[in-house]
Amino acid sequence: MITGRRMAAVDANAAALGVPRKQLMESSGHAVARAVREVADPGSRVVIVAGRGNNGGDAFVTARFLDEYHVTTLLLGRAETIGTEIARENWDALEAADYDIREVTDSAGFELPEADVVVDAMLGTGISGDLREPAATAARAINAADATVVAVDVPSGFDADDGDHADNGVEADHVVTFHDAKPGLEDLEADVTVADIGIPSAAERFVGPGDVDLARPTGREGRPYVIGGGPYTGAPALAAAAALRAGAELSFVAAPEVVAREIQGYSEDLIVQPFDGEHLQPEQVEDLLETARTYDNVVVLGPGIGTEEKTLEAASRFLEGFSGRVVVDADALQVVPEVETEATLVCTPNRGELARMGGPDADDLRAVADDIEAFAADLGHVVLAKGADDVITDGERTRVSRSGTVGMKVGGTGDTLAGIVAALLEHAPPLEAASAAAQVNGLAGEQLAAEEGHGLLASDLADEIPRVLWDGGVSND
Ligand SMILES: NC(=O)C1=CN([C@@H]2O[C@H](COP(=O)(O)OP(=O)(O)OC[C@H]3O[C@@H](n4cnc5c(N)ncnc54)[C@H](O)[C@@H]3O)[C@@H](O)[C@H]2O)[C@H](O)CC1
Ligand SMILES: [K+]
Repeated sequence: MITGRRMAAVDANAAALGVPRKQLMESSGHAVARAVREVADPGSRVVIVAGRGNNGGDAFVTARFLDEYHVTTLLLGRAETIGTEIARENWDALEAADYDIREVTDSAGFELPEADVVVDAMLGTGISGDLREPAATAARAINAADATVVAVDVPSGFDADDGDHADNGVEADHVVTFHDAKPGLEDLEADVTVADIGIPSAAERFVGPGDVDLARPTGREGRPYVIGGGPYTGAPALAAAAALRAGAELSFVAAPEVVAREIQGYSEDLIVQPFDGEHLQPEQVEDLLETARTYDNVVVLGPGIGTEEKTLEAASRFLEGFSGRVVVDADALQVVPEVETEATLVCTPNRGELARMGGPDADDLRAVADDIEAFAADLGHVVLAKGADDVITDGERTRVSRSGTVGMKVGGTGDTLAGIVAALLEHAPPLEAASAAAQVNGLAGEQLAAEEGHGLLASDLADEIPRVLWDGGVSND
């Protein structure tokens, strides 16, 4: 089962792996042609009703595989308004090859030619809202026609993210959906075929540019609240700085007063709020909870807090009292298995921290990805296990991020990762935020290593993040 939103990421990942969308379109179109063959004999009249996106593009391919049929292809709009290059190329090929193609320029005049089979290729996963004209008129004509309706990917009007079908949507007899089932398709009257279109499973397993596309901030938002510092001062500053570089608007650090000035000294961009004492203690938890609840911050709990008994007790109390979103890192991780919390956690353990939490103890995390998945299922939270390859899992779905470089073993890269997760968690679901953050952190390290080899510093990593997040991670067609 896969949503339309995730499907867009998966085909971007496939393109990055060397399987371009046009190749996928060829496979999609051929799969639809096979479905037409199953419902109608050669010589039958097939009318394709195509939209201006890739859904239509798929059907322009279908036309080429039905030469023994009488195929008419209607485009809802003028050819120059076709929205994607690969759909346009397939339309142009039909024109050059003298296929029977027609542009429908006004919906009022829409006439559906006599057909034994109608191929519904108006809208697929690119839909937004109920059908607009001319698709609405066309859908009415298709539903009224005495023809077998074969829908491309989904019946036009069906939303592959939430399973809703528009009231004025197409009622299909058959649906040929691509790569994987879509939520809600099974509830429709139609019989559904899932067509394999040659997307490598790696496009789902490995984090790629499509995952970064899903979690990339569209604006400047989020005010992560880093609760850290104590024996260490660099970690909270690195996390807070990285959050800003990953799109946060403001970045706060709540730290013991004895190190607050030092942390502020690292960067004028951070807003450091001291609390009494030398370590995080239970008596500070109420105030921290009050602030975190008031501003609904994404919290980063743990960078540099140390392992004092009282500090770990305070970390537990905070999690017990909070129901928002928390990135738990470093020494705070060890309290998670015992704590009851309503908060949404993203845990970011390295190998040792994962083992200490009760997860598998292995150098190659990818080799024990299934065990990490089971551990996350048991823990009830997203786990981003950091290694040469990172394993990101919510206990059901598991992805591997292969980005990164050996130079990133330097201290502090986990702190920047925690900050990136916090910034992306502002507006992306936990698994998506964690997957994209792992990928972006690694790509930033690769970018840095190109200049600094194995000598890169975590403090330089943050500065690489914008280039990776806003252009390097862009899905390449
Ligand atoms: N995911 C894959 O592996 C592949 C998917 N393919 C096909 O691509 C479509 C998705 O194509 P996309 O260009 O993103 O959008 P659509 O063609 O579905 O629709 C966009 C088109 O429709 C217009 N539009 C949007 N909402 C409405 C509305 N409510 N009423 C009327 N018109 C609407 C919008 O303006 C655009 O013009 C996917 O379903 C597959 O069929 C690839 O070809 C192969 C790989
Ligand atoms: K469709």
